[in-house]
Amino acid sequence: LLLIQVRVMAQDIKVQPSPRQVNVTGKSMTIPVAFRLVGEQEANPHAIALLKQFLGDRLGTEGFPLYVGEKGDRAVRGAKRLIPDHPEGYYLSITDKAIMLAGNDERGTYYAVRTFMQLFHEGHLPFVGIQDYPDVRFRGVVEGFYGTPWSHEARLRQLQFYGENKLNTYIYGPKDDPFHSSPNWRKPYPAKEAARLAELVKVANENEVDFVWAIHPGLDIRWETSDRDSLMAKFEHMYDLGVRSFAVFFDDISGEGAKADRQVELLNYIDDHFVQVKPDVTPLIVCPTEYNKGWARPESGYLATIGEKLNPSVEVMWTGDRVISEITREGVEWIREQIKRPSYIWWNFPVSDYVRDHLLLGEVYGNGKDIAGSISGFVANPMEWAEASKLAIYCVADYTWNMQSYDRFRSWYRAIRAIMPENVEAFTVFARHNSDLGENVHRFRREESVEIQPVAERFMKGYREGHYDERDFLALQDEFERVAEAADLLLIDRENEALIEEITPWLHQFKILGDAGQEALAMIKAGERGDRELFLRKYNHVKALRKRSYELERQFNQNPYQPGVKTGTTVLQPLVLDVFTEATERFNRQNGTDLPLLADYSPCKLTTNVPQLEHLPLQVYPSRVHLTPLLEVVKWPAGGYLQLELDDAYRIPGTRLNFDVKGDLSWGVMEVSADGETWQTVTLTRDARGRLNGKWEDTPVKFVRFTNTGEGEQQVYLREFYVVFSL
Ligand SMILES: CCCCCN1[C@H](CO)[C@@H](O)[C@@H](O)[C@@H]1CC(=O)NC
Repeated sequence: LLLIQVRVMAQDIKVQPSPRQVNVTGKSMTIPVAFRLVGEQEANPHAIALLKQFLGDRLGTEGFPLYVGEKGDRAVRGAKRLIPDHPEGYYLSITDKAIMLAGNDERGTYYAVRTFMQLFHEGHLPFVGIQDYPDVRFRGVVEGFYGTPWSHEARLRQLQFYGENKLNTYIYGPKDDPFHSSPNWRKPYPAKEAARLAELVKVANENEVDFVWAIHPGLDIRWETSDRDSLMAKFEHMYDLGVRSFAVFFDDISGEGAKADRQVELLNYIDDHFVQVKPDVTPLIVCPTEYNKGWARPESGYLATIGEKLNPSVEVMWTGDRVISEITREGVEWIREQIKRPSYIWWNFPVSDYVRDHLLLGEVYGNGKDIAGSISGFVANPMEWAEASKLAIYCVADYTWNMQSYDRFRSWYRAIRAIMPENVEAFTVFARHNSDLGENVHRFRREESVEIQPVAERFMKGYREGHYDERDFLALQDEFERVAEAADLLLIDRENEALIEEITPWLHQFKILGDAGQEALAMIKAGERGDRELFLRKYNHVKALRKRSYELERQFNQNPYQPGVKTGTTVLQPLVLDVFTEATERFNRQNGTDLPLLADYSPCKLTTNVPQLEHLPLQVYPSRVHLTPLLEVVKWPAGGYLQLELDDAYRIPGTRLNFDVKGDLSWGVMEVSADGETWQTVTLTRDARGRLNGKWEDTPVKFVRFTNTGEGEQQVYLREFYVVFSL
């Protein structure tokens, strides 16, 4: 006799993503010691396998009845009317008589099992009826970023994660895989890579995920049958590896490959002769060349051609109003008109291949909750950091399954708990201050440090005016302590070592930020007490921390685009510098000292008397220091100079400037010096692209300057000015 204890319990049905319709009774039962499985022969084998794995030897031929199957299967005959008539929908019921997991289709049954697994709560199962189905047909991730492709192990973990969170699509399209893109898209994968892809397909199937293999032929495709045959042969090769879902990406290309009618002809051919003739291949997906509204040219007729001539069964991807943008109802309705079908969203978040020194761990927000009717798919393009991307991916799973119930903060918080259950608080602090992108070419920004931002702003204003609120001071001190604590707790965390390995450089930077913040605040107190010795200790400590921070930037995450490691760049980092500068200026005034203010350690200092260049940010790379190019015309007065002072004398190989002026620069002179006293003129030679390169014999250089030695003002474009200070 199975002892079933019925209890009334608080209804904390924690199911992710949030189910559409949940009828709770308030009652529950202790978990039966044995379950009698009914329907094994007909039900989705992956659903059965998952149940067996989860229930282990409690699942057998005796015990509490557990009915599993798809609509029409004998085992779930009684639920026929209750199963939602939607792809991947399911009906789940738990009563004191039986449990039923009934899918509208095979995947629905699998999702019913996933939900069932989440209902086990502290040894009890709630009596509940759930009818559920997803808002968006295709939901998941497109590995489509520039940079180091994800590892095989990372991909396997991703597929497992998608199964757990009801995501059904993974599109394989790493830009830097030479067999996905040029030059080897025509060639089959070598045996080792082929075997790995076959394994990914197998694990994807087990997790009810469509493994979509994408090809990116546009950089060098020729519109001839030979290349068409090469592409078909490659798709056959991938089909033999088990791939049943295919995509063709025509993004980020120009020239021949970008022609709409040629693309459409090829895509329709693939659809007619491959996708439609194979018994088990999902709809073809294309990423168009004009893939966002900002790039769409009505006069090109590109989208019109897609809309009118591309087979209706082909899915068309879209990133929104811009390359990186929030997806709005208005935006998806506009594109739907153009392509004559719902768009398949390629959402460029949390991709960070244009801000590689930043981690994007913030909430998923800004997309409409009313767009489901106009889209067929929604896949997120992630960071090269696979584990760190899970935060956003989890929230996308929540959002695309049930948009109306999506809550950006609750979802984000549950994502943190799902990913770092043993260090929720520390990871929340870390993620809270690593979410904005900083200035970037796409002008896409995200909120960061939202809670502490008003405190920081109010405190700095008060401090500058000479009266700050002690409670604000203490709140900031507490936040910086939490930052330092979080960094140390996460650095020794072992629950997700792959994640910690990815974010370790940022954790070191975060620790420095936490320490520097506390010490900068301590400078204020020491200054107020007139304790010179203590002030100088704190001052020197902050400067040391800033130098360590800079060295860390030159050591980790070195890439040719945005090398280095940025953290807390929107609120906390600027606050540390502001406090340091203000406290030091006060100390200098009170004590007649001239302690340098420059806490933001940098290997290079810019001095100039050209007004437009005074606050020009320097871009420091491992071996070069760049001036940020200016878009507007620079008025360079007679006698105007621009000087870069390096932190040490280097045997620098050279310098380059490009003022975009056609004639020679007879009005100006480039000079270098090791000590700022004796200067040596540099001859500038113009290269093929009109840039002026300075070379000199091998002497150590600490200063480089350019001066307008002519009579009058010159007008130039500052396209490029950099100093190479080590090879
Ligand atoms: C010149 C703009 C390139 C835009 C590239 N976007 C992403 C953001 O950086 C990058 O990951 C790349 O894969 C992707 C292309 C894209 O958005 N395709 C629909």
